[in-house]
Amino acid sequence: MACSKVLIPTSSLSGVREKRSPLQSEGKQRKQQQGNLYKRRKPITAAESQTVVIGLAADSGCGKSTFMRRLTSVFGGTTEPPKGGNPDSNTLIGDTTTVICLDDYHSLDRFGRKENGVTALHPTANNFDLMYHQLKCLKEGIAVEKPIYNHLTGLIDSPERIEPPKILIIEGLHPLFDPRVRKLLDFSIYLDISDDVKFAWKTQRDMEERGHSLESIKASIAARKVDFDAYVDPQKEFADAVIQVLPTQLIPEDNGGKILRVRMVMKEELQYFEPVYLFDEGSTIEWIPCGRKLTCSYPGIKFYYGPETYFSSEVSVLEMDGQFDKLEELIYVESHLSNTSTKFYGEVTQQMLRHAGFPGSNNGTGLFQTILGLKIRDLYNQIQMEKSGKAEREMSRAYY
Ligand SMILES: Nc1ncnc2c1ncn2[C@@H]1O[C@H](COP(=O)(O)OP(=O)(O)OP(=O)(O)O)[C@@H](O)[C@H]1O
Ligand SMILES: O=C(CO)[C@H](O)[C@H](O)COP(=O)(O)O
Repeated sequence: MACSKVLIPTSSLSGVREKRSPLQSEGKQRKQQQGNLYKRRKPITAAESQTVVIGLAADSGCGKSTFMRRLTSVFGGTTEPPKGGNPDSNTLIGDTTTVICLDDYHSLDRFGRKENGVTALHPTANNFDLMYHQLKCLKEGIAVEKPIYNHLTGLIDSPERIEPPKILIIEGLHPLFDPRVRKLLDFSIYLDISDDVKFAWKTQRDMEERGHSLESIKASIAARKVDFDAYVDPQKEFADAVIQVLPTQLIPEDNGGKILRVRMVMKEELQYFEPVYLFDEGSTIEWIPCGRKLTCSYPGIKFYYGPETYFSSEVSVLEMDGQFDKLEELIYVESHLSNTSTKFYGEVTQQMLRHAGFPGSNNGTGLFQTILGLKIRDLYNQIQMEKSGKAEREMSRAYY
């Protein structure tokens, strides 16, 4: 398992302050400056160059790609498959982010799985040792040669080179399955889509876009269910944030998957993440914002916020049931939310309007995905600030 070492140019250390005694003579100062310059050329250590790693877990067809588009757009620019590489690559590269799909760590290809009678969700169909080793390399600033699972052919293609990015996002079925991989994550998200909604999304996509029959979609969901319950669903316990997507409670007995009740479960006491709150932190609040400032048609919109326990963790939950009629009026809701990690007033609304055409833009799925994108940007900035403070301290120790 070869990795090639990547050295981070020392120019990234610009801004290091130099301490100088007022009693030093000019000659001494010059000598010391030359010495400092020499020291500054030393490559920074692996710990300082560490990539921030984010995990996004969900079953197939549960909105990971849509979430990725919202998340990566927070960092600006576009993301594209590696230039000149395999056209069937699952990787997306931007200036700040690289998204890799954990399907690339399938150890059994489509034919191998059929022969062995296992689904792609089963651990025996995945190479967790390689996943761990390569993610560890990337986190430490070392490039890797990652395999590619080709969804068109069902085969494992020859590997592609992945350079360590500033932010690495690993998305797929199992980012939280292996405890060694979990430890490498700086933040993790689980998309928990209820069976009814998953069925509605999957049938819409697979029938309209892929020409599958209703029967074959039902059979595929049923065939995966046992392994989903055993190996994918339990990961939500370990996630720092969970987005739960449920049928609405505003219309009794509705399970059509059109109007959604979406809950964002946010762990308390994380080092770089402060949960978003509505009105008053720690209180329990129900809010119907419909009226003069927010247009709502039937069945309306209802928010809930409050503390809860999720598995054995203390969490805050923000919930939205219903959908927006006029997306620009979201600013009214945004102005009642705090800790959203925006850089300016109205940034959540701006982001939502920018991607108004993405699925879920008129409901809590889009809203909470957007907020988590902004929170991840903030987490990244906090980690950078801490690292540059540490590097500065190490530098000044090296001078004296
Ligand atoms: N928030 C949403 N609201 C409504 N539909 C959605 C939402 N998110 C995703 N969908 C629909 O679900 C389908 C799957 O979405 P997406 O491709 O983002 O999922 P995925 O997890 O990346 O799937 P896969 O792993 O199979 O590639 C799409 O057809 C999309 O329109
Ligand atoms: O659960 C999945 C994650 O995307 C896929 O079904 C799995 O990767 C196998 O892919 P394919 O069905 O193309 O062989």
